[in-house]
Amino acid sequence: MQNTDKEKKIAAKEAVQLIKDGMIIGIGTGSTVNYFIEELGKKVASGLKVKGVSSSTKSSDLARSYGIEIMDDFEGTMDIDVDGADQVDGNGNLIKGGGGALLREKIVAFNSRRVCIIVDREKMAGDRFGSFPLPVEVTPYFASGTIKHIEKLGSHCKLRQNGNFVTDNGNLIADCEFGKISDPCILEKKIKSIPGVVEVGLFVNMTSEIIVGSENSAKFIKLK
Ligand SMILES: O=C(CO)[C@H](O)[C@H](O)COP(=O)(O)O
Repeated sequence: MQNTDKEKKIAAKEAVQLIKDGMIIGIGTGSTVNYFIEELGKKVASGLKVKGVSSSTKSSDLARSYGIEIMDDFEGTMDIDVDGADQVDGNGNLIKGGGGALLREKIVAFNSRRVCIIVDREKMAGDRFGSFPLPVEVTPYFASGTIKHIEKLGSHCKLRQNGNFVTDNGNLIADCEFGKISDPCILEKKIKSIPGVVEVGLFVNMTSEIIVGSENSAKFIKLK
């Protein structure tokens, strides 16, 4: 197992300790969350009663394969959302969408009382925040035109897999290189104001806590 995988697994195991009987859990997407689902599945097999709302068909399928009940819709607020991230800045803001699930991930996070982000150390980007190309979900209709407007904000964008990557919502992902992002709040608003943009992979002020896995332990960073 590679070091980063080991760190992801350690962070995921710590997050499972936060899950209590009767909770409704938001479940993110990605390789770190897959470890979380696996660990949660073990607890469910030994009697823990929880329900989940998942951010992708991949996570739903995996969760169900471990016997975790997944709801497609839910009127209330989830107790906790557990998700990964592509990069984290010094204030806990995130770049997400490397797996293409950013729209549902943002809906799940927005509807959760607590957002717990599980990452390996490499994701803690600090001043490098933005070196991971920012994923933006765009409608297939007029995608090239939409991208031109995102580029006017100072980026270079490429449609993921030349436009062959289709999200669970039937949209496309533009991966946009902005370089260093120092004001994610303003950038998120500017990109979101472009018609054709469905959602932006910047998660600003949404994180409650970050669990960073390292060699043999996990570090908790509490934000709210
Ligand atoms: O935003 C995401 C998916 O849309 C993931 O959380 C992000 O890409 C991190 O993935 P991984 O845990 O595989 O490193």
